[in-house]
Amino acid sequence: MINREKIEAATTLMLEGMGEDCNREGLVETPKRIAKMYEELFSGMDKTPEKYLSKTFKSEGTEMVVEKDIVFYSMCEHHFMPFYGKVHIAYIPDGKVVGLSKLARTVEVFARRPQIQEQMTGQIADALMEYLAPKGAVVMITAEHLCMTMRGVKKPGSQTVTIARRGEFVQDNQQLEMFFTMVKS
Ligand SMILES: Nc1nc2c(ncn2[C@@H]2O[C@H](COP(=O)(O)OP(=O)(O)OP(=O)(O)O)[C@@H](O)[C@H]2O)c(=O)[nH]1
Ligand SMILES: [Zn+2]
Repeated sequence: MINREKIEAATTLMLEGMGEDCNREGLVETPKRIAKMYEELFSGMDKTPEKYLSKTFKSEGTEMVVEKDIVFYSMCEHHFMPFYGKVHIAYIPDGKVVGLSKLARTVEVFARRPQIQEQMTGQIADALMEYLAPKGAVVMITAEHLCMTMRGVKKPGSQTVTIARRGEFVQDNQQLEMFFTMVKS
């Protein structure tokens, strides 16, 4: 649970550290705004995917479900700068499927935390395996990290691509190729 008072106090201290006048009009409410915003940006910290992935529906005969281009915004835990992009998810159902919106909600659970991209990719794949028990799952994320583009090495346009395969996707290159084709289409 986010402690708004602590975030407000820390923001005031940071502004003072920057040499700002915390009492000037534009900044008076900034600590409060940032605390409120952090509550939203890190709302995944007190959520688990169980809530979204434990309700399933019986379904036979589908080879693969792909939910692609799920836009996300997360915060890099190293610099506290945004990274954002798209998540592509596929799974091979084993007799049950999940509501489509729940895949995007699962992305939100893990994106709305201090994160690194690799961990987020694996967490989504592991959650699918745990709650949906499919024959296989794969998660691919493409993202831009502002800590790479706006500061530091400053490489605008650079994209980080991560992938996590589980179950049949580990051995079966044909399934993986099908996933890549569907993501590209
Ligand atoms: N693996 C991984 N690294 C990340 C992610 N987000 C940011 N980073 C990296 O975290 C690293 C932190 O490196 P440090 O050397 O501790 O920090 P720094 O001196 O600010 O590094 P620079 O960004 O190179 O200026 C940087 O290389 C970032 O590019 C992520 O999602 N995954
Ligand atoms: Zn960073």
